[in-house]
Amino acid sequence: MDTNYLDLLAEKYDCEEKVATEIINLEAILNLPKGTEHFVSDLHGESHAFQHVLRSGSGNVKQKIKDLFKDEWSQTEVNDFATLVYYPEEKLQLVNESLDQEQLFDWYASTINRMIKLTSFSSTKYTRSKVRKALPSQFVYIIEELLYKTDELTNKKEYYSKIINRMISLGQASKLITGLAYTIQRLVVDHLHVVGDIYDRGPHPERIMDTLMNYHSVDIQWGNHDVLWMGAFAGSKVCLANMIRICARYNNLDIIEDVYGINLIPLLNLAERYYDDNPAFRPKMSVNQQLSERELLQITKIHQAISMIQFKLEMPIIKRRPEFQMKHRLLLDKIDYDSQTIRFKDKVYKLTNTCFATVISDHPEQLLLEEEQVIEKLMFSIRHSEKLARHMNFLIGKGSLYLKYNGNLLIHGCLPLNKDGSMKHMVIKGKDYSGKRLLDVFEYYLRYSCAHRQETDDFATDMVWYLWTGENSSLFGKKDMTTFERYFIKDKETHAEQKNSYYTLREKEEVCRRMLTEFDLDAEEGHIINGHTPVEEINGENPIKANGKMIVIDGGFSKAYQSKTGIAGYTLLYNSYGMQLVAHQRFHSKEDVLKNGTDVLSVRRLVDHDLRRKKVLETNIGNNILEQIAVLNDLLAYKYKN
Ligand SMILES: O=P(O)(O)OC[C@H]1O[C@](O)(COP(=O)(O)O)[C@@H](O)[C@@H]1O
Ligand SMILES: [Mn+2]
Repeated sequence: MDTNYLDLLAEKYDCEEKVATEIINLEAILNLPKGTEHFVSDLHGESHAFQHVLRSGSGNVKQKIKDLFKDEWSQTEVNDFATLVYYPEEKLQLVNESLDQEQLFDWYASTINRMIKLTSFSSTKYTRSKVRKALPSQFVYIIEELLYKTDELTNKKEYYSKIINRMISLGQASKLITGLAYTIQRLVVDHLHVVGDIYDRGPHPERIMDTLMNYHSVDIQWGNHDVLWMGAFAGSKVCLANMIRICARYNNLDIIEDVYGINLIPLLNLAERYYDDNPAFRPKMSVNQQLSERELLQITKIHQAISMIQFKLEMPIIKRRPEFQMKHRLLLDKIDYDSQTIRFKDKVYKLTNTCFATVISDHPEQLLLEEEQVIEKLMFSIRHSEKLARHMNFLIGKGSLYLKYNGNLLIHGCLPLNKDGSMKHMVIKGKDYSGKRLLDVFEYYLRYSCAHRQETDDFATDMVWYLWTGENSSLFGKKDMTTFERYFIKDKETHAEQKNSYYTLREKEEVCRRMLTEFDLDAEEGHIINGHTPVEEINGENPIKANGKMIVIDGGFSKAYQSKTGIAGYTLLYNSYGMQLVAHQRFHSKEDVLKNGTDVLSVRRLVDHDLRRKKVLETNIGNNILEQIAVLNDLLAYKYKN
């Protein structure tokens, strides 16, 4: 061990007793049960449903309430109390309005007692110091007194009730209850994994990002939609065009304009000039969204303008990057603009709903000067959006393309495979990559591009677009993205997006074991956790595959996909006893939960059950602690024992 390092450490641990105390502390933590991990994926901007899943710990809060009070309480009382823990501010408001002063004081007293009991019950897996960090800081001293009661039956009984009564009479009760509710939420889940796709389709990805940024412990495995936004942030014009196209398609342009402050006026002016109404480009809307005729027309025009810019921008990239092998995706030059047909896969198709007013038929990839200016201005806005930078930097910092965590492999899309189950290869800059190494090189370019945002047409930036749409991308996992066909060709056959063999082969245990081994994980113990493809439970598809080795948790948080899945999202919980998959029913609204006390019905399914409780020692954190202990032992020997 480097003695300079030990000398530095000795400044913090400046006597033998301090080192010994820390070693004992860390060793004790190793023997605590492993904390609960919570996995979510494919949130797609659905911030309300996500908030509910997070606040309820996918049913964990209610489970704790039931375990603790099951003999004393009715189901209604359980529901009522759970609602208070999920949404303390709103629930307190309702209680306040329904009780008189005296009733309210009684209610506060009993509720504080119950909250303290539940906090204590939820904190049994943690050290006191960790619990302290989870407590509302302004009340730490008082809550600790109440949590770690001594001598309650004899000398101190009155003392404890005095504390609570004074808190109430001093007008602090609701703040204390609110603080404890958030503490409980935090204690029931130790760590959150977001297995990709925070962005696109739904209305509030930014609220999800803000929530994640304030969350106590989280990591993110990027999804293809997240990477699209990162690509725009990193300077990719084609990613930027795609991102705006999707927002227009789902009537979410206010995310771009109001939330991230990107000026859409130049794009609107272009759109007004060249485009008209077009049924293929009207935005998809949920039932509660409403637009005036004028707004609808405006979005339809913007949608066309940005789509055409996107199609044009794809062409030079395909041409300058032969290793992407995407020549067959050069489409604008296969169009006969007089007859409005396209020669495509040896067939000629009639094009419908076309909007080619800005296309120069001999040079279809060429942007008009106005289009060029629009994209430049959009890029300028993106570069200067402080909020976008904050969110993207967080995504980059907390995220990765895949993650090995406590023996499991977390990955949004797939590991690209050939039909025979072997890993798909890709040659990048003359070198051959496959499997884990391919993903590592993808991640390298993505990070490079984000770190060099001023470079817009370099290899790394083009690679980010490839991750969104390329055949070998572990995030896309399909052969071609048929956006053009779905807008302009009627024949549905051309719309199909052929999935990588991974999606059939992942049903096989032996294939999953091989993939775990590829990532140096123990195939016996590990699982692969995927998002990305909505599990069609409605058609009998099982999210738990390959004898439990593969778990797919895209259950359709995205409203647009719920008719496909039949449910409203899966989440996964992994506590010290094993893994449980939770299937959520549709979340209507917070108001609904508050009014009716009814939670979203969620059904739990066992994935794995360990007879022996897993300890921190057997986790990633356990490994880190072991390393810290080794260093402290070195310090002890070097500084204090010779
Ligand atoms: O349903 P939409 O909005 O047309 O999007 C379809 C596109 O989204 C994708 O499915 C990718 O999004 P997902 O990661 O959510 O599957 C593409 O393969 C497809 O072209
Ligand atoms: Mn996805």
